[in-house]
Amino acid sequence: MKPTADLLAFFKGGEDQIQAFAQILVTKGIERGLIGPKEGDRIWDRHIANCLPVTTLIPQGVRVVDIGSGAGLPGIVIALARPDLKMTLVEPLQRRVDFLNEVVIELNLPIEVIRGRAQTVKKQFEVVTARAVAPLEELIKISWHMIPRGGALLAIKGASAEDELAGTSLKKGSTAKVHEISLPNLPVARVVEVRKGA
Ligand SMILES: C[S@@+](CC[C@H](N)C(=O)[O-])C[C@H]1O[C@@H](n2cnc3c(N)ncnc32)[C@H](O)[C@@H]1O
Repeated sequence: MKPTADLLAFFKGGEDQIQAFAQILVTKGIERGLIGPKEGDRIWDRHIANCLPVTTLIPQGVRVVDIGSGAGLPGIVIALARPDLKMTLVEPLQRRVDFLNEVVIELNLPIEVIRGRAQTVKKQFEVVTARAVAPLEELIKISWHMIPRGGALLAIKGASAEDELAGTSLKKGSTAKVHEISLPNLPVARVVEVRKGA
């Protein structure tokens, strides 16, 4: 499957790299079981497109960590769409870490890859992202120590984002909201922002 011009327009200067990443996902990613065999045809519209709306919520030049990055979603996509960011990927499973390191080398990306669970990471990042890693309350628990005051967790969620947020206990002093983001010719996406009080 080929990307639409609208999708490629999010990767100004990085068009070749995002296409190379998509190609790696549908070849090595599927061969190694990191992406389901049926996902090959949907890599652009279902996966890469789903990782883009969150980029509109991230301030310029900040440190971002993507926890549970798996095959690099959304972390690699964010890094390619927003080369101004300092991106780190956190992933506990060695074979996924090996894949991420290969992608980083092959595409020559300035991305740090940390093997481990989010709970064990000692650094801080203004923004934590996550997609399909855990329920919101669990995401807050495992990432809160990484977020400085004023920083935020941005969790890419589906249609039930509002319900999930309503059923989540927030940490004292934090605020949360659901962003419904409509980018040109992309499906509406929902991102839950949980911000640590300044
Ligand atoms: C369903 S996959 C989603 C991968 C990717 N984010 C995506 O959207 O395709 C969940 C990932 O979270 C990772 N994971 C699970 N628990 C974690 C934790 N405590 N800290 C960091 N990553 C974790 C798993 O190893 C796995 O790669």
